[in-house]
Amino acid sequence: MHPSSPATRAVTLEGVTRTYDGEQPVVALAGVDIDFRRGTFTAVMGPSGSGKSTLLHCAAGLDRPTSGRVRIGETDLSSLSEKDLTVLRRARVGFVFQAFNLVPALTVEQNIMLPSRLARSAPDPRWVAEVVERVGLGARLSHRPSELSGGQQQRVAIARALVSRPEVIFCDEPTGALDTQTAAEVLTLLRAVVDDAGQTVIMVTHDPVAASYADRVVVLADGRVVRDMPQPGAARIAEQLAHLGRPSYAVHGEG
Ligand SMILES: Nc1ncnc2c1ncn2[C@@H]1O[C@H](COP(=O)(O)OP(=O)(O)OP(=O)(O)O)[C@@H](O)[C@H]1O
Repeated sequence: MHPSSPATRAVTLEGVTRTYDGEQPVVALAGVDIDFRRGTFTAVMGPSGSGKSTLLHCAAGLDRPTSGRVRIGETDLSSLSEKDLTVLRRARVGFVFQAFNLVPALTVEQNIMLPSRLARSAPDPRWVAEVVERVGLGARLSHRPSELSGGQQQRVAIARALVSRPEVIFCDEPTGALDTQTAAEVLTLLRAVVDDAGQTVIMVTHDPVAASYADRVVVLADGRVVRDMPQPGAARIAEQLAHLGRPSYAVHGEG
C-alpha cells in the first residue's frame, strides 16, 4: 500500500489502544496504526476476540480509545464533546449492522430518511431518488421491514447509510444473517457504492468470500494488525486466517 496523503484519508488511527478495566483487564486494541483511503473498500478480519468490533467502534466514534488518536477526514475525534461526536456520527458516518436495525413501525422510505430527520437535514431529493434506485427498492417504499426479505432489509439499511452522503460507511458483519446468494447481492451493492459513488466502506466480516469483494483485507490478532493485504482473493484470505490457528475458516464451495 502506498502511504496516503491527509487529503485522501477517510479514517486514520494512530497508536490506538482500548483496554477494559476489571478484575481481569482486557487489552482489546494494543496500539493500532492504520489509515483508510477515500473511495476504497476494506475488510477487517481476525479470530473471535481479536478486536474487530472494538476497532470499528473506535474508528466510527461509537467508543473512545484509551489512548491514541482517531481522525475522520481532518477531524480529531478526541477533541469532540459527546454532543459533537453525535452530530459528527449523524452527518459524516453511516452504519450497516448484521441485524439491519430498521424501525419496524416505519415504512422503507421513513427508515431511509430517519437519520436525516434526526440530523434535521434535508437531503437533495434527486440524490434520495438515486439511492433508492441504486438499491432497487423503488417499488417497496411504502412497505414495512417485516414485509421484506432479509436481503431487501439490508438494502434498506445501506440506502439509509448512503442518504446523508457520509464520508465513510462502517459495516459490522453485514451479510452475517443472509444466505449465500443474498449476501452476494448485498456485497455487489457495497462494491458498487465504492466504485460508482466513490464511497469509503470499512467492513468487519468472518467470511473470506465476503472479504474478497474488498480492495484490501486487514487481519487483526490479539488487538494488533497482523496482515494487510491488497485484493488477496478468498482462498488466500482463508489460508492466512488458517495460519492464525483457525482452520474453521475454510472457504466453502471453492477448490
Ligand atoms: N465491554 C467489554 N468489557 C470487557 N471486555 C470487552 C468488552 N468488549 C469487548 N471486550 C473484550 O475485548 C476483546 C476484543 O473484543 P471485540 O468484540 O472487539 O472482538 P471481535 O474480534 O469483534 O470478536 P468477535 O469476532 O467474536 O465479534 C475481547 O477479548 C472481548 O472479550
